[in-house]
Amino acid sequence: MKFGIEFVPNEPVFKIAAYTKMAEDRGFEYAWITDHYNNREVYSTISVLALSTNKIKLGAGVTNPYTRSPVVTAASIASVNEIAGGRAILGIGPGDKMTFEALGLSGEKPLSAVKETAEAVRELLTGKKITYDGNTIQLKNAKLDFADPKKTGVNMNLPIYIGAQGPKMLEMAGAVGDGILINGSHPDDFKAAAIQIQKGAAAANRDVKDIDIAAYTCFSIDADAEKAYASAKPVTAFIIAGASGALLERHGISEENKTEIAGAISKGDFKGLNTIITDDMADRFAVIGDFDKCMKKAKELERAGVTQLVAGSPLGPNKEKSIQLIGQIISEF
Ligand SMILES: C[C@H](OP(=O)(O)OC[C@@H](O)[C@@H](O)[C@@H](O)Cn1c2nc(=O)[nH]c(=O)c-2cc2ccc(O)cc21)C(=O)N[C@@H](CCC(=O)N[C@@H](CCC(=O)O)C(=O)O)C(=O)O
Repeated sequence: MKFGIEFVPNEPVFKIAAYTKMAEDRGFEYAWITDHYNNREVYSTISVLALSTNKIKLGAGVTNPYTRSPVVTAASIASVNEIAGGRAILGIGPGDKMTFEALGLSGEKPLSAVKETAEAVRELLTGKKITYDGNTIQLKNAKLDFADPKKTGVNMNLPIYIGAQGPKMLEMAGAVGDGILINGSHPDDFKAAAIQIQKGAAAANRDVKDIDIAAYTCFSIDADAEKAYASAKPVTAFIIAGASGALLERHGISEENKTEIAGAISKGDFKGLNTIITDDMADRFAVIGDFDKCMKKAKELERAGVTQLVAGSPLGPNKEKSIQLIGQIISEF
């Protein structure tokens, strides 16, 4: 199993670059930068990371089909890929519906929009003139002049990963994605996802073994397990509050639990959340604990079919210490 790490660009980019270099030096193979309109811009951030590292792969994790046109997305990831010497990856998902309201975006037809953007970008990255006539995208003789590998010497046929959680999105991802970034931290989530992914891959005549199944986890590690739980629980609260009924049912969390947690969030009662959310609840939506506990969970996820574990926010009470501890897990995995 490979290891990745997620950074939210809500901190100065040079700080994220230092963390990413630390992660590269400790054996992480992927760094994923989230894309929300209210944080620093994802491609600018990845460009700086590209200049500060040598081998770690750098992904938009994940952008969406609504805040940029597919041609701008293709030009952005291709530009970053040239700077990174061919280490860029495009991750694309339907986007966070909550944030779209502020932008007056409807986020409609998410399945079609994500699938068509992935297909159109893949064609644009050939550097050829392309026409694409889809449900949500129309392009006519569009061409990325610089994407021709003969001009840049960089292979622009970069991997495209799909950020997915819902059953139809997972099925589509199985048909279209080189990898799938699944917001989940429990083996049961990946056993359920595998059924949808397999369905989509089979329909597209693909072998699931060729798809990188990435667990995009809420991760919190510290030598003091209690501190790790305290750091993770507020993040798991947001996950539970936004989770679908089917997901909560799979993890034995009632609608009452969800309402109580959402209530505590809206009151800003993060102290109360520490008791409302039990350790077992948190374990359902995050990889949490000391070295041994996190190593054990990582092995369980690998057995459930995960091929890349992405350590996501908060990483733990102290980011640098967490990167070192996960680096130890990587070296002993
Ligand atoms: C749209 C939604 O898909 P989903 O996979 O559950 O999306 C939830 C999240 O994955 C989505 O919000 C992501 O963008 C969240 N996300 C991020 N979102 C961000 O905005 N920024 C990020 O940086 C980010 C990172 C990220 C990393 C991993 C990951 O897994 C998700 C991440 C959904 O409801 N899907 C359903 C229904 C799909 C649907 O609407 N179908 C309609 C429409 C059909 C059509 O599209 O034409 C129909 O069938 O009629 C399903 O998959 O079954």
